[in-house]
Amino acid sequence: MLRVAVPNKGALSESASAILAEAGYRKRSDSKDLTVLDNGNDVEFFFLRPKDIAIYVGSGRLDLGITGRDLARDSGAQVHEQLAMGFGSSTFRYAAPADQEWTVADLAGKRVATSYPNLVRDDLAGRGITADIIRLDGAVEISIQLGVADAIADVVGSGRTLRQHGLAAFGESLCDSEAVLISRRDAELTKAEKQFIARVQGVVFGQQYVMIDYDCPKNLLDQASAITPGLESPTVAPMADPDWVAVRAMVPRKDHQNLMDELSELGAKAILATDIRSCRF
Ligand SMILES: Nc1ncnc2c1ncn2[C@@H]1O[C@H](COP(=O)(O)OP(=O)(O)OP(=O)(O)O)[C@@H](O)[C@H]1O
Ligand SMILES: O=P(O)(O)OC[C@H]1O[C@H](OP(=O)(O)OP(=O)(O)O)[C@H](O)[C@@H]1O
Ligand SMILES: [Mg+2]
Repeated sequence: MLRVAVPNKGALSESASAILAEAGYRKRSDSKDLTVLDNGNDVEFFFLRPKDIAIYVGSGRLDLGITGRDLARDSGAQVHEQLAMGFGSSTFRYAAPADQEWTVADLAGKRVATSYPNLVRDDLAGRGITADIIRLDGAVEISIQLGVADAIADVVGSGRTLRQHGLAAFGESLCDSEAVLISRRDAELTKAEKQFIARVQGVVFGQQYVMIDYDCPKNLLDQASAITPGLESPTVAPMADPDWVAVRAMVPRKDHQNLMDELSELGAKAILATDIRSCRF
């Protein structure tokens, strides 16, 4: 039976569970459950702290897991990223009080609070900077005003938490993160693991595209196909009126409203966009 780790709470938990449900796997009935046995798919899910997931997968105790790229990197576990899942994106930044200009070099000899000590240690070591790393479990943005640190290194989503505490990010991102599906590094994937990854990938890719259908005057088909080239090429079907064709193509979700405007301006009619729930390429 395949053993898969899923975040039990926090920023990644809800979307991870929603994707697995869409991929046809059994949901947990209670948010306190730590395991779910999905006999129909021969998978057991383990609901764990996102920070711990790479450790379980890297040690080979669990086969696959969903966690944040930043958490996986900080853990130092021997894991390989099989799939970027398109949610939970964040950057990992140094920050300090906004009333002063900081550069990364200014961190030398300072106290830097973080919940990701290995990520920070590696980054500073790579720059030849020695600083005192203060390891905290969370709410790191408050540590400067409480006097335990001079600067911080933390996850930035919207940037709201930094602003609320009068902090400004500086230096480049140490890690551009999102939720990732991981396996053990250097382990060859089993058939069951490959199938699980393909199913999850089918949902993730499906969410990144929409299907566009429209009616197109035959003489405009080349121009319309250039707007919606599809993955291979658009599907073109005859219509009862010999001067028109029905066209169908997948387009990136983020572009689809613009593309619909372009098709409309060109002269296409009955332009429809529909969600893709799952796919295999
Ligand atoms: N806006 C955000 N705020 C916090 N984490 C985010 C955000 N967006 C994405 N993430 C990602 O979520 C993951 C952190 O998850 P979570 O906050 O659940 O863990 P944690 O902070 O270790 O746990 P806890 O908050 O329960 O102590 C990281 O990969 C982080 O990059
Ligand atoms: O840029 P923002 O959108 O404001 O989000 C970033 C904040 O969210 C996370 O905290 P979380 O809620 O996980 O609490 P924690 O600090 O206790 O981990 C992260 O550690 C930052 O504090
Ligand atoms: Mg957190």
